[in-house]
Amino acid sequence: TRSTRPQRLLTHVKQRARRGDAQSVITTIDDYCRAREWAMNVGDEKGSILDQVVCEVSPDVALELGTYCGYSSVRIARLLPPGARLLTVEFNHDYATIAREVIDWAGLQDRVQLLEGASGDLIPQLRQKHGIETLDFIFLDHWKDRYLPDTRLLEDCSLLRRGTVLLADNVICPGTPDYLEYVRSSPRYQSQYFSSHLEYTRAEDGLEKSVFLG
Ligand SMILES: CNc1ncnc2c1ncn2[C@@H]1O[C@H](/C=C/CNC(=O)c2cc(-c3ccc(F)cc3)cc(O)c2O)[C@H](F)[C@H]1O
Ligand SMILES: [Mg+2]
Repeated sequence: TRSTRPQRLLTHVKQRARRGDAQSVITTIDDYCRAREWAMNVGDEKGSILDQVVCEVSPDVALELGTYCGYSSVRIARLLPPGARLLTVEFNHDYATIAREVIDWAGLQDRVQLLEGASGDLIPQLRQKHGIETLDFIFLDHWKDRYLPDTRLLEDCSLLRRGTVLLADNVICPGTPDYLEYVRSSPRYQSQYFSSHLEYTRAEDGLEKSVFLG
């Protein structure tokens, strides 16, 4: 049977990126997705905004919802301080398998813990099963209609603390209207929009950064 797009992306990474070199994995994926096959990675333009926010927050504990092929896991993990860790959640087994290999190829397996399962099931387990007290940084990039319910779940599980930063991809395209309305109108968040473009295209998209005020 024909290979899948993520499988072809992983093959390309193994053929073209230097093992242990996270930047070469990032560049290889971006070049492939721009030139050969589009894929829903956060990409280079929005990725550099993600980089800026991660550097600014310098999280000890980061959570990513929606690993897909691991592109943003690599972007985030390469910037983490020693001893810090990224937990990334993915419920599609085939994507999780590809992502583990991409993360390993980038040499970041010691900083990234890929949790295979649904965010709605895993978020309530973070404290007692994964020893998480509170989260410093969350990157939302999974199904767009799940950003709001999962944010509410993170609140209800007391996983947010004053200053926790949530960064949401695709708030314009495909769009996350209910989430945007919530974080922009709630007194418990201070939100800021970063205008950019949909990965590898000229279409408008952007990231919403929301700081939990406690
Ligand atoms: C619901 N709970 C989940 N738990 C664990 N893993 C999950 C969960 N939900 C999804 N996943 C996992 O997270 C990923 C889902 C990513 C979804 N992303 C997008 O749809 C998305 C779409 C576009 C896009 C824009 C324009 C256009 F013309 C076509 C596409 C651009 C983007 O940057 C995106 O991120 C993965 F696939 C799924 O298994
Ligand atoms: Mg996205």
